[in-house]
Amino acid sequence: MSITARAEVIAAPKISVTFPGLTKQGIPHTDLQVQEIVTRQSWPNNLAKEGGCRKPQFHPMFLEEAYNKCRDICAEYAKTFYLGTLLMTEERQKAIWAIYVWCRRTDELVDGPNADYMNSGVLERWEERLHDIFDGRPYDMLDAALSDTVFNFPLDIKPFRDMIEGMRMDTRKSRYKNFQELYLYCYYVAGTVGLMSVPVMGIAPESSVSAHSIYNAALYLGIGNQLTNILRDVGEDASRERVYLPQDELAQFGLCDKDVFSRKVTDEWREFMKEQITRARFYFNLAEEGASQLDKDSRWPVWSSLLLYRKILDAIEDNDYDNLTKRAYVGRTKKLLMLPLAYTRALSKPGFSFH
Ligand SMILES: CC(C)=CCC/C(C)=C/CC/C(C)=C/CC/C(C)=C/[C@@H]1[C@@H](COP(=O)(O)OP(=O)(O)O)[C@]1(C)CC/C=C(\C)CC/C=C(\C)CCC=C(C)C
Ligand SMILES: Nc1ncnc2c1ncn2[C@@H]1O[C@H](COP(=O)(O)OP(=O)(O)OP(=O)(O)O)[C@@H](O)[C@H]1O
Ligand SMILES: [Mn+2]
Repeated sequence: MSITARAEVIAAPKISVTFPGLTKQGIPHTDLQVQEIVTRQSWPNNLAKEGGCRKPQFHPMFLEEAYNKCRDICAEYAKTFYLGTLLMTEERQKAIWAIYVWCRRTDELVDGPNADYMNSGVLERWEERLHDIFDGRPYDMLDAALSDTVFNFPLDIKPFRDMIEGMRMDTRKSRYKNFQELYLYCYYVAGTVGLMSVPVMGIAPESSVSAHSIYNAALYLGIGNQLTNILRDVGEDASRERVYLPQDELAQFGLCDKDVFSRKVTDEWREFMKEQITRARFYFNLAEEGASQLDKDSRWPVWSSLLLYRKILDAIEDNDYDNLTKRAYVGRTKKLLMLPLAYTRALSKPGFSFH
């Protein structure tokens, strides 16, 4: 059965929305883009090389220092994820650290301490720098690590540009009319991470499913993570006057922004949250199938990310759906127990259940 067909079966949404990216009624833009990227990945070279650029020749010690800096940032911001990367081959872990740092810096432009200085010029300049990275002309040391990475792996610039587009969207918009709008935002800021990661993590040689479906699964893991991140942070985002929830679905449960800002956990809120959690789990389930298709050395960090983020949904339930005054947290013990489980999952061979 194809992943698309299965998604339609599972969806049976109580909320009357489609799951874009999977169906023609959705956002074909996103799906087309996956198609385009997969096609490019199958070329022997990436776009930068095709444009005639040669691999930049950095001094090996400079590169080592650049990657070490990326490693340190990754270890500081995402400890568990960093542990997961340690099981990857050296080339892959360096590449993932460099991508992580670029994503983190992009996110910090809008979320970080200098966010007050954010304007369209800042993002334009950041995008120019991105092109320079892909052309082998990095601006600083952290950019140099990514520049080296894009010449070592068949990375496409499109998901990187799309992430910047997501930051633009975030600066312009603080409400989402429906799930379709929210899905696009989630694709931009997190689905893109999945698309960036697959060429580095590699597909298992024994996998017989299409590359297209694996890229889709990676995109869905990003969507699941971002939806979870949003549900965990509703209260925190409300303090910044932001509501990353579909307005039409709030209304279906008799809710509106005022209820979010009042921070009262009512039965309506609980019912609404149950539906949102179901949807996030739906995307995690889709991603699971792809995680087993990755190269065996890359599966552990992916399973860790999937299981950790999924646990945050359980923690929201354990808080009786109070994500307005509390931040769902997965305790250290639970988190550590999850690592061997992720490892066991990572040992499972690619299945042949979808194409
Ligand atoms: C192996 C692995 C997990 C690789 C991904 C590493 C990577 C490059 C991560 C970058 C993450 C990042 C900094 C993104 C910027 C935008 C952002 C902040 C998105 C949110 C991440 C959570 O971060 P955090 O909780 O720290 O955010 P705040 O503190 O609230 O700012 C997101 C929720 C997105 C995370 C999305 C992913 C990690 C995508 C995972 C998908 C894959 C790795 C593909 C796996 C492949 C298959 C086939 C399933
Ligand atoms: N125990 C947790 N409960 C809820 N969310 C978490 C937890 N641990 C991490 N996260 C979220 O997942 C993201 C990445 O996870 P990771 O475990 O790699 O980071 P971390 O450095 O271990 O996080 P933390 O410093 O919060 O323990 C974090 O940035 C955070 O937003
Ligand atoms: Mn953020």
